[in-house]
Amino acid sequence: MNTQFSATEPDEEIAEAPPARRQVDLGKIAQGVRLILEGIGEDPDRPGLRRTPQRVAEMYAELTAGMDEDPHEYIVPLPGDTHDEMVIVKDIQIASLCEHHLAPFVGRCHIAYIPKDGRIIGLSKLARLADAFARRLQVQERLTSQIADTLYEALKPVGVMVVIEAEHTCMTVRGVKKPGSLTITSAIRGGFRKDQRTRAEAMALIKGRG
Ligand SMILES: Nc1nc2c(ncn2[C@@H]2O[C@H](COP(=O)(O)OP(=O)(O)OP(=O)(O)O)[C@@H](O)[C@H]2O)c(=O)[nH]1
Ligand SMILES: [Zn+2]
Repeated sequence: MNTQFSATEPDEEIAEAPPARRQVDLGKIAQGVRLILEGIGEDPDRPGLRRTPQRVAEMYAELTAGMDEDPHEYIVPLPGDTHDEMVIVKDIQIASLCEHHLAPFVGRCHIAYIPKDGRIIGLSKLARLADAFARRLQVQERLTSQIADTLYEALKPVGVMVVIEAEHTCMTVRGVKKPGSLTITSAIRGGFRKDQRTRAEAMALIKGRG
């Protein structure tokens, strides 16, 4: 992984890191998982658990695969096609990992933008952008801002709005144990900030009342 950061907080470096020249050390993760199994009083060598460290290592590699992507690569305007009014892709399923507990949080991401000078991108790229930032160790607020900032900076649209609704398993199955609680975060950039009516229109479309 790239470690060229100096001005950021150490705990921001992981999620902010540009695409990876990282090497996932599956063996190291597996060793750790074996220790966890021993720590909870299990026998890591019993048949049902024998492959668990390896499986969990592969799972963490998969759940952090966004670290290997450069989300900016997805923000390339479609040649020849133009549109000047609001575009929304809603209900993008996301799965991320809470960086405090390494517990999954899962939910839906909604992305709205208003193109400038007709510049639009492929719809699937919005979902790829969300995934690239979700598949890292995250907090939901940062995930939301990173998606909005990257789209706003790279496409230079009139405005961007990102809303994420997610359930954090660190809150539902452990700790405070509040099943069904939903965390909703938003990040609003550019024209959506100034224009309350457009923001309300986007929100209504996201909620399905458009
Ligand atoms: N703001 C924010 N907090 C989060 C997110 N994911 C997890 N957390 C919170 O991070 C906090 C970590 O708090 P700590 O007190 O250090 O950890 P803890 O003792 O396990 O806390 P409890 O979860 O209350 O048992 C908890 O309040 C979590 O709910 C997130 O995406 N955003
Ligand atoms: Zn957590």
